[in-house]
This record gives sequence, structure tokens and C-alpha cells, in this order.
Amino acid sequence: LHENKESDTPISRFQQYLRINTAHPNPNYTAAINYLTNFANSIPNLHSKVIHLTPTSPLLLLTWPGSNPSLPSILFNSHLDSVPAEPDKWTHPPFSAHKTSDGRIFARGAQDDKCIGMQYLESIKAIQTSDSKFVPLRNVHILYVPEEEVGGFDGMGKFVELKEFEELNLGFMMDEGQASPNDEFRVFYADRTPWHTVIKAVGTPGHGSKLYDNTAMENLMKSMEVITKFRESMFDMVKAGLAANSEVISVNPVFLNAGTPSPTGFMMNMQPSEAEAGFDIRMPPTADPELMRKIIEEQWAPAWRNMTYKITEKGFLRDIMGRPLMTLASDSNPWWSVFNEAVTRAGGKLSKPEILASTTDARFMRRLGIPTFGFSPMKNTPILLHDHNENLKDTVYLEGIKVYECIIKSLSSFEGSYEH
Ligand SMILES: CSCC[C@H](NC=O)C(=O)O
Ligand SMILES: [Zn+2]
Ligand SMILES: [Zn+2]
Repeated sequence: LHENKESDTPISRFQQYLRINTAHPNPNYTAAINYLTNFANSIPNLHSKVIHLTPTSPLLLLTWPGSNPSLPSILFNSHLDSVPAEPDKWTHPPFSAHKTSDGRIFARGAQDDKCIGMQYLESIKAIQTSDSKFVPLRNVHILYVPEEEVGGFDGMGKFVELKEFEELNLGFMMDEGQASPNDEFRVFYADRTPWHTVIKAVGTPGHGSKLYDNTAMENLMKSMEVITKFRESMFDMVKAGLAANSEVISVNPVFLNAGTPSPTGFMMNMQPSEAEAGFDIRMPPTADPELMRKIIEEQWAPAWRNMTYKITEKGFLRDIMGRPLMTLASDSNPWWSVFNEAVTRAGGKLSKPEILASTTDARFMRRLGIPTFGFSPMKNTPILLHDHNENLKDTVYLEGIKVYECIIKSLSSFEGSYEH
């Protein structure tokens, strides 16, 4: 037991990273960055830099210089933070990185996304060990950003505004993806964008015993019915196999807020004058934003039903050139071909490129027109991000390092260019 703990292997290093609690609401970014910097310093030719985006939000940028640094560089991104975990509901404590006898490592962040953060480094170490003469053609950057799980606004969102970012002269980026339950790796060429939407009804207050028209609750409940129908129409397309989950507009209620407080809860004999509901709406890049706005305005929160609404867009549907926010995943994008071939050479196979159902920091790059793929090399693995008992098998983790060895070698050696 003892010697296991003290051995220094890719698995033990992964476990050590997982044991650093970077879950919200109090992510220990300092400890994570110190750990990563120490490991990076043990690998030749890696330079490190810490940049504070806010006093409490640092990022770590590592650079492996290429032989032709004037070429656009490539960047491998991961986020430092994790979502919270409820320890009571886990079979092993979420920051123990406990490894079971069948090799599964349990930890918050094991899949999302501390695996890739360490795999990037392990693969560079392995490349340098197996081929001491290898020098990348392009600069290779490894980036660790804070605050992704809370929207990235104090993380990647701020970083892309800095001159340090501009100086990277980025040509291509890889970011996190998702586990694949089958034998093929998944790759993502777009995210959906969140529209956090709150609808609010006002109405006539009155005694809880009275039947009358135009109460706030009645007005809100009518909207809930309309929204439920919309949700069903989208979900039906998915159930019928006409679209993937991530290709439709999803809408899910996330809070309800109404009632008149009383010492024991709510006044049960008062019909309140205000009621509101919040929704997490996700828009694929193919969706028509004007049409959606019209639906919300005319059907979900019609003024004639005494309703108002507020949409808070947390991402972008178009890039700065006005094009839908997606990266071309076909051979007319040479980065795609190089990436695809590298995965094949590593003995893997990619399934059909997908839109990611949720949202990542990749949107900040795609917005600037930088081609970006989401990829986390975990196959034959249940999708456990944000779930209880998030875990990753040691063999899957180690295979991922091999895959990145091929990917990093190929992408960093790519001589061509891509104008789009
Ligand atoms: C407001 S951007 C939100 C980012 C977040 N990412 C991971 O879960 C998500 O909700 O998809
Ligand atoms: Zn993530
Ligand atoms: Zn996440």
C-alpha cells in the first residue's frame, strides 16, 4: 500500500491532481497551478506563465517552443475547476481519487476534465522520452483556465481580451469533449449556446378561496403549458430519431418563484400578485435566434397575459464574421484531416462529429474564427460528468496519453495553412 502511494507514475500523478479540490464554490486554483507547474518543470523545454484574470482567478499557460514560431500556434485547453460533489452520495470520497481493484479512479473531475489536463503533459513527456530529437514545428501551448464551470467569463472570456492571448497567434485549438460509451471516440465541432430565460407574470391578487381570472399564477401556468408543448415537440424529434439531443433547442425549467411568505412557509390563502419561472434554454448554432425570440415574446410571455421576460445570452450563435459558430469537420479543413488521421494512427476511430449538448470555453475561440474541436479520449466509458461517482478507468486514461502523443506530434508538425 505504502509503496504504491509513493511511486511516481502517470496514474499516481493523475490521482494527485484529482486530490486537489478545485470544486466550486471554493476552487483551490493556487494548489492546482503549483502542482501542474512543478510537473511541467520536470519536463524539458516547457515554459510556464501564470496570469491573473481577477485577483482570485489565475490561469496557467505552458509553451513548448516550435522550430518555426512564426507559424500560427496550436493550443490544448482544459479547465482547472470542477462542479461541486455531494460526498454522502459517492461510494468513495470525491477527492480521494480512490482506485478500485478493477482500475476505476473515483474523483470529481476524473472525466471533466482533469484527465485531459494531465494527459497533455504526460504525452509531451512521453514524446520527448521516446524521440529525444523531436521538435515541434509550431509552438505548442497547454492552457489551464479557471471558472469554466461557471461560464468562463472570469476565465477564458477574459483571457481572449488580453495581449498575451493575441501574442499566441493561435491557428487551432483542442478543448474538452465527452466520454463515449461505445468503441469510437467522440469529437465535437460546436457547442450549444445557453439562453438563461426568466418569464414573469403579474396579476390580480386575492383571497385563496376565490375563483377569478388573470391571477399571476394562472398566467404563469398557461405559459408553462405552452413551454411544455414546445419542449415536447423538440424531444419528440429526438425520440423519433430525427435529430440528436444536441441538434434541437432544449428548454428545461430550473426554478419557480412565487407565493407570499408566512412564518411556517407560505400563506395558503393568498393568490400572489407576481410569479416567475426560470429556464435553461440551449440553442444549437443552426437555430434561428429571431424566430426563438418571437416565440418567447408572443407565446411564452405575451404582454396581453400580463407577462414579461428576460433572456440572458451566455454565449454566441455567430462568430465575429457573422458565421454560425462551428468548426468545419471535413477534409476541406486540413486541421480536421490531420487530427482524424492522428487518431486513426493511434489505433482509434472517431464517430460522426457532433454538436455538444452543453457549453464550453471553446465558444470564445470559435467566436474569433479559431478552429476548435472538443475531444476527451475516453471510449467504452459511461458518461459521468457532473454525476455522482464520476470515475475513469486507469487503462482508458493511459490509452488517452497514447492518443495525444499521436495528435500532438501530428498537429504540431503540420506545415500547411487554413484560411477560412
Ligand atoms: C453559461 S456557460 C455554461 C457552461 C457550462 N459548462 C459546463 O457544464 C454549461 O452550463 O454548459
Ligand atoms: Zn468541462
Ligand atoms: Zn463540466
